[in-house]
Amino acid sequence: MLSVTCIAPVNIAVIKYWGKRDEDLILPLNDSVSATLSTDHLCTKTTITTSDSLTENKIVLNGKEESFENPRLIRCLEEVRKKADAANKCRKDILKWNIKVTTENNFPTAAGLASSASGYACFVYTLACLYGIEDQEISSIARQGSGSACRSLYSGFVQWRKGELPDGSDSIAVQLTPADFWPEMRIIVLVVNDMRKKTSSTGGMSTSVKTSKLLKHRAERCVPEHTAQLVEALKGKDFETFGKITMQDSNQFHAVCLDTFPPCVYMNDTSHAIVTLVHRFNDLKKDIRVAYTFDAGPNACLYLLEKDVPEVLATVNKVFPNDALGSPEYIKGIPVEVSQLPAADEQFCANGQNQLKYIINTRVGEGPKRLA
Ligand SMILES: Nc1ncnc2c1ncn2[C@@H]1O[C@H](COP(=O)(O)OP(=O)(O)OP(=O)(O)O)[C@@H](O)[C@H]1O
Ligand SMILES: C[C@@](O)(CCOP(=O)(O)OP(=O)(O)O)CC(=O)O
Repeated sequence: MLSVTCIAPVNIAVIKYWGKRDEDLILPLNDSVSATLSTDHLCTKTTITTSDSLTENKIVLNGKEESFENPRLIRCLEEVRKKADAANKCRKDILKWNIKVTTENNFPTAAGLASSASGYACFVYTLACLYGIEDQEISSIARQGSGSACRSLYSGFVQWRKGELPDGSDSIAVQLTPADFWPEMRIIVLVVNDMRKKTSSTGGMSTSVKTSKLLKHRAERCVPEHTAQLVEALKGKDFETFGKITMQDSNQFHAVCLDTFPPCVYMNDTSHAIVTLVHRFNDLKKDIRVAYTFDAGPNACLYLLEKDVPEVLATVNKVFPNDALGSPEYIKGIPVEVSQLPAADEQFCANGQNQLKYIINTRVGEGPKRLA
């Protein structure tokens, strides 16, 4: 019997992936860029056991057995085995044994917090460790579990290059900067709703490709421009440009969602109140100090620098007062002393009680890791 346990991170895109040119191989219409978030606060943990006595493949997700008859899981398993077979790093008979997967996310699953990204990255990385090929290029395999999963295989800021080849072998993730390149960078996740979302990313983007003319223009013209500007801003640690492109790209992605027929509405009134808060805060500072981005759900991810965290959190707490403020369960992640936060500017006023479920205060982090 062999058993391996690994953890893998979540990633949050600043240039969004939305739309496939090949649904089967999960090949995107455009490049995307994300930050890998610290596994200290958000991660998937997966154990894979293999033995010749297992009579079938099994997967237990968050304590509940799920069907292994999932084409994405099966494809990832087959592709890792194919690569391991070619690399000759593992006994051939072991590659034929069934596997048992036990996996847990320490954050809500299928709620628009990128669980499919950390989940499939962890699945593929753990399998690669089991078969001795973790040092090889495996992002093109994780991509076939969930597109965004390919970016979770690297630390720091990561680009998923869309590639050109029909077989998808050049549609891979590459690291843009290591995790400690911009150590002051922080990510604050404002969780508005952690329930399972109604329209999955897979379904939503498929309808967008079929019906949105804006998506075509975005993929061909806007994303290449956004990506080039964002990569330059990252290299030069130019937060103002980084923040502006991040917000514009998120807004354009949600504009494509509304241009989809029938429309995909992911942001809600609280999300829009967060957008207003961020623009007011930046106006007050006469500078871009904080940027929002929204995935396929109402939750906001704020990118900002460490020096601005106290004032931004104070403003968030003023606009979104919460009965749980002060409890460690409300602001998770990097500890914050709520009583030490400065007073928010007087122009901000309360938007409504308990509109946020909780907040995660985190940073850019490392890629997947094998646990001892
Ligand atoms: N730990 C895991 N191991 C294997 N598969 C997982 C794991 N976690 C999530 N998944 C798969 O990902 C699916 C959820 O993906 P979905 O894209 O709907 O939500 P999300 O990733 O949380 O949101 P988004 O992609 O919009 O950020 C789950 O139903 C499951 O099939
Ligand atoms: C809005 C997004 O989070 C969409 C993520 O979509 P998925 O990677 O979950 O979709 P599939 O490839 O169909 O599994 C943007 C992003 O992460 O780039």
